[in-house]
Amino acid sequence: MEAVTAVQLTKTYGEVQAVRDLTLHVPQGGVFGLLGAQGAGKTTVIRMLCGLTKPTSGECSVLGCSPAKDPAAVHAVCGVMLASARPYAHMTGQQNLLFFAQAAGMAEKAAERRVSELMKDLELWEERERPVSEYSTGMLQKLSLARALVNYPSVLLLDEPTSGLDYESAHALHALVSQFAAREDTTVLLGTSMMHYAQSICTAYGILEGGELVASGDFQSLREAAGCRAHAEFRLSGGESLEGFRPDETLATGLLEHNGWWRAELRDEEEMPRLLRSIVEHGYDVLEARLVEPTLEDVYKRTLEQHPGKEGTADAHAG
Ligand SMILES: Nc1ncnc2c1ncn2[C@@H]1O[C@H](COP(=O)(O)OP(=O)(O)OP(=O)(O)O)[C@@H](O)[C@H]1O
Repeated sequence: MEAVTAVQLTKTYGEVQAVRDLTLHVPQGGVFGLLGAQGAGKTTVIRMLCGLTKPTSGECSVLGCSPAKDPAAVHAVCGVMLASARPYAHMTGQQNLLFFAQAAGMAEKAAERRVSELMKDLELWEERERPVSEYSTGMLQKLSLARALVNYPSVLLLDEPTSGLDYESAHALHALVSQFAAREDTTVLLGTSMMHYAQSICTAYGILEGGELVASGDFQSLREAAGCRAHAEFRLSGGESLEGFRPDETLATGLLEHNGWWRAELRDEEEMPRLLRSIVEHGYDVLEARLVEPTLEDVYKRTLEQHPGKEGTADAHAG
């Protein structure tokens, strides 16, 4: 059974089509990145999956359970972390988690054990008796993740879990998500515009733009579909120029300079040694040479460029 399924899922708010005709199949296991810039429709998809918003048309399910028809069944198997969810500020972190664990139907002792375990793993243990109103943004995000994980969900839906966090904290939180997913055999659907973090933890992706799914698959298949090749980069001794150097057919594009590096797209990365040899044979002194593989952000941008009219909104973050 698939972890998440959507078939022709559509959500309209007045004139705005937040999600259009989305068909998505996420298998169990791994971390699926639902990528998109601001307003692409990620939150709306997640809200429909957890039953907070009803689709205008089409269907979706989580482990075969329909949030529209049987929200209780979805809540039993699914944990959700949404930016809009707020803990009770006057209660401590521990009290909040115990409250949500028991609201999810856990017995008192089991809830206590799970809350202690999560607070320790997420490094919130020292803060357990502080009221949540005193928590920092990072602590609140961890508490929110702990809440989503409290009843051992089989599927975890996360909407921009690191928004508002600095680089180190965001990196640490993504690493925790990845560890929990592997350790507890949880499938994660991560809605994000942070390509750098997504690339470090996701096993497959769906690219959402203007509410439509424009591509999906693992990194390699998205990269191939987008035609993203590796780049060769060279820095020459004494700041020498490679302008006009046209070796042979190894390059897909001309060499361009950026911050002292001469850069061009290779037709095939296996061409790198031949290109390097050719530059040296033409008498240039190569100080440094490197092969740069495309990142998820490169693939994402190229994918949007291939969908006319959509590239103007490709302002996702590198992380
Ligand atoms: N309750 C609502 N009423 C009206 N329009 C809405 C509502 N919720 C979302 N939208 C619109 O639907 C579109 C998709 O929004 P959504 O929040 O799903 O995008 P997102 O990819 O999650 O963006 P962000 O990263 O900014 O959260 C946007 O144009 C947004 O303005």
